Amino acid sequence: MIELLTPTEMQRVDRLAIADGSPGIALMERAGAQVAEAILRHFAGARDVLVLCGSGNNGGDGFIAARHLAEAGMHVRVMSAVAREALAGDAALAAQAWSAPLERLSTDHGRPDLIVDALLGAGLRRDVAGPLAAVIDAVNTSGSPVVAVDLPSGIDGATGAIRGCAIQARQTVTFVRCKPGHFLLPGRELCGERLLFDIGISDATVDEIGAGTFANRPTLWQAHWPAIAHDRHKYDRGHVGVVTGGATATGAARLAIRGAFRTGAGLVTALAPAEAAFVLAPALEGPMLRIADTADDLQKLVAERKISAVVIGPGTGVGEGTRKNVLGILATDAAVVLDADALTSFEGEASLLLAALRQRPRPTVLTPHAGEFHRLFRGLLPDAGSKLDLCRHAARQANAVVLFKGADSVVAAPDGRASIADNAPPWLATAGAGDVLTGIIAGLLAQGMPAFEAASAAVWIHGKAAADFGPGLIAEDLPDQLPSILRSFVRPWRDDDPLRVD
Ligand SMILES: NC(=O)C1=CN([C@@H]2O[C@H](COP(=O)(O)OP(=O)(O)OC[C@H]3O[C@@H](n4cnc5c(N)ncnc54)[C@H](OP(=O)(O)O)[C@@H]3O)[C@@H](O)[C@H]2O)[C@@H](O)CC1
Ligand SMILES: Nc1ncnc2c1ncn2[C@@H]1O[C@H](COP(=O)(O)OP(=O)(O)O)[C@@H](O)[C@H]1O
Ligand SMILES: [K+]
Repeated sequence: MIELLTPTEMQRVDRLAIADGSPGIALMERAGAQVAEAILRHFAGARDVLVLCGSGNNGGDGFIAARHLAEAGMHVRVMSAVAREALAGDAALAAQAWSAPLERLSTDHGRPDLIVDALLGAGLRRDVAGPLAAVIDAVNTSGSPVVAVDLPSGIDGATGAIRGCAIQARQTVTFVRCKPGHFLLPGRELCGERLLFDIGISDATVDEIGAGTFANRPTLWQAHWPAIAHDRHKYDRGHVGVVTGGATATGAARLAIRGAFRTGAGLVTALAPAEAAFVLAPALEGPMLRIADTADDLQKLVAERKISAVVIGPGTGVGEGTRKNVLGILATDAAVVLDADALTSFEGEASLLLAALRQRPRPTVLTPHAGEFHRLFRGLLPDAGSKLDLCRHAARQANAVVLFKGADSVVAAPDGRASIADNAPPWLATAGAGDVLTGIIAGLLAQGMPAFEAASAAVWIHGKAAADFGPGLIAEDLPDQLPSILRSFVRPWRDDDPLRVD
């Protein structure tokens, strides 16, 4: 259940299910019944319930839920955006089964124990304005908790954007698969708690759509987790090289080094300018140190030391030196992670970077935060678009996996696949957290994990590490959280131990 379906894809799934013999009204009956079930479970103490129904099928779900709630003994009022005669199709059938009067939609809600928002769902087509916007404002200021059907009204299911104005829900009940708008901000925040229900549409029907957007969950990438065989030596577990800054700027690279080492790379080497050597040497124990003052030095070290993945950018400085080093590293056979200064150094000269990336056959991951993303891709992408759309465009343009960081980190691959994460707690936004992330990605790339899966896995693990640690986290804490998380992905290696006593 990890695919995320846009409203358009969801409509195609609905049509396929209907063509396969599940009538639309049967799907709507199940959807409305699930909404009522969720309310009876989570808001069991509610007595007065107000159901707001729109003019389409989202409203249809609302009529069905209203009937079940009334049958369960709640006092239910229904307000409808249109008169019964103006309803069509399945929504009209659903309204027929609600025999009590329909009130006209208004802002005069009183103070019910619960409001059910069935105004707009997947059919939102334009910005909400006028009387409907007034109703949404009244709901948001009423103080009553809101359960939204499918999506909080006003949230675009494809992008998570607020179209004019939107409902702030306590809980959102959705069906079949979540939508990108449930994961992307601000939509995710307005959903409140998200509940996903089956309404009898099979996985095979969803598979027919060939969705390319996924919730970032271990099931997305676990099958690609690097195996550790008994007979492996450290070189088989990959060698990560991290390019460092000068004497006063080595902290970021050290965070990346620790992230890579903890993720399971067999060797990690700091690739440092000579001036940083005496600062770095006492700060490294397991990781090694090699001096590289030029792009040539870096290229030679990557080849001689059999470095399988390189991180460049954290703390390396913005300018010509970093630009040359990046282009040098991109010409090697190593997998590459470009972050921070490695991206900003190409501001206004993105075509140089893109040209090098397009002819590169090896895995590359770019990890911009919003500022870096817009600086690098300014003028190269459509002016408008969701974080998901922009990230996909960027990955295609760059022929690289792009990780667009933030509270709703998106990873996109040049082939169109994308993942969206929702597990990062707000306290992960702390200086140096992104540096650790680059190390985790490189650690996985070095062990042979494909780039899209490695970047998605790293994002999820990074978010989980921060959530497990809790508030008060600083970037230095993240690497030490990794072992307990990684344990669940590493395949058992002592199953055949004949001396084991359980
Ligand atoms: N299909 C199925 O089998 C199943 C579907 N299910 C349910 O159906 C929902 C999708 O239903 P839907 O496609 O009818 O769209 P919906 O969200 O009700 O909105 C359309 C109406 O809103 C109106 N409208 C649009 N924008 C507006 C605006 N800004 N401001 C004001 N009005 C606006 C638009 O008016 P129009 O543009 O035509 O003027 C039209 O009347 C889905 O979310 C799920 O809950 C479940 O029952 C499971 C089975
Ligand atoms: N509001 C937020 N909630 C959760 N995670 C966030 C939030 N803002 C940023 N992050 C995450 O925090 C990390 C910050 O990385 P970055 O911006 O590169 O910082 P730095 O360069 O200091 O390491 C990224 O992994 C990003 O996804
Ligand atoms: K809704």
